[in-house]
Amino acid sequence: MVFEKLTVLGAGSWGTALAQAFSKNFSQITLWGRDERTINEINSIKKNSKYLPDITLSENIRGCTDINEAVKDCDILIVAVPTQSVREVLKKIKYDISIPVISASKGIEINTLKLISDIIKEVLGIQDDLIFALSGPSFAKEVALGLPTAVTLAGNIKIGEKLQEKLNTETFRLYITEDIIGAEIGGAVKNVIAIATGASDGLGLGNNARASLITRGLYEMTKVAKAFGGKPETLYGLAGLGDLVLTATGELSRNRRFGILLGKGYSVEEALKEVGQVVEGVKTVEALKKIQEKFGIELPISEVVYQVVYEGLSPKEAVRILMSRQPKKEGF
Ligand SMILES: NC(=O)c1ccc[n+]([C@@H]2O[C@H](COP(=O)([O-])OP(=O)(O)OC[C@H]3O[C@@H](n4cnc5c(N)ncnc54)[C@H](O)[C@@H]3O)[C@@H](O)[C@H]2O)c1
Ligand SMILES: O=P(O)(O)OC[C@H](O)CO
Repeated sequence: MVFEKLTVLGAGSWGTALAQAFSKNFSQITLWGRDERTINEINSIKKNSKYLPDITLSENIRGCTDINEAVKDCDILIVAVPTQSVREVLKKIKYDISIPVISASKGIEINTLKLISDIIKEVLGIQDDLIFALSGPSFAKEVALGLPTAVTLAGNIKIGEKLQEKLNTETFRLYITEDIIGAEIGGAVKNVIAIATGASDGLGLGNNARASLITRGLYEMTKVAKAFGGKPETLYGLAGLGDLVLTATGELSRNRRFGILLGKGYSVEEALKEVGQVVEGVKTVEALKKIQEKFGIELPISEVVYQVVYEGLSPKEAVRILMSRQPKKEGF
């Protein structure tokens, strides 16, 4: 396999940051986006001012609004659009794809409870060993600025090692695992826990509360991964604990910021408007509500986040509910 041309689907914060991060390793990078203004700006002045205003993009990044032109001759395809749009975007592709496809999005499809790797397989019909997930603690802005970042690349090890060799840079380091389910569940569920820690901080509940939510949140992530057939140990790595710590505590997180605003008394609509970018946890928590029922598992933090976001429960009351649950043994 020769990897010369990379295409990234999604010209928001993450797709643009990944294109920039990998730009030294490829002769050509195509960044597909649906918004003509953004793509024109990328092509004319090498800027994406809406999503990454501080970054000047590399010369070899070419914006494109025609998805079929964008994927036509590429050797690696990265998917970085919001999760609930992945199916709709991939369906636009008319060509047969038989190259590695890497999901960089984080979430679970609400209607089907499918992971992005499942959607890629279903829509593009490609073989399992060409499907990968890239997940881990990685704020787009820091990646685009070239600050040191380590992530998980999950999928077939043999092909994964070739991708790892091609994609590693001096500032972006990939670790491989075979557990694509664990990696995808980690990246999806941590967003919901970050909303919870944000709300706790917005309410001013302190450091103890935040640490407890992170730890019990990790337990919930592990439960969901197990239910889907993932390995618990993946959740203790970059795609689990690593990303959870980052998102639940880092000021750049949209999910955490959304939670903080809820804690401060903003409505869901006001908080979403204020953040102004995708807040994946808002959708993922809807999937988690269904997952609790489908698999008969209890996810208390996700449950109260669901009730706050969709049923008007106040964050303060959510805390009371969590603290007054039946006494429990601690355990993973
Ligand atoms: N930003 C980060 O730091 C980061 C890091 C890792 C993973 N991710 C994940 O990457 C995914 C994308 O997030 P983002 O940060 O780029 O979001 P964003 O809000 O910055 O940008 C979203 C982009 O998706 C486009 N989009 C929305 N709906 C679309 C549709 N139906 N068809 C085509 N394009 C559509 C928008 O035009 C925009 O360009 C999410 O799953 C997110 O969790 C983000
Ligand atoms: O800004 P967030 O909350 O979507 O988090 C971005 C990344 O997933 C962090 O790894």
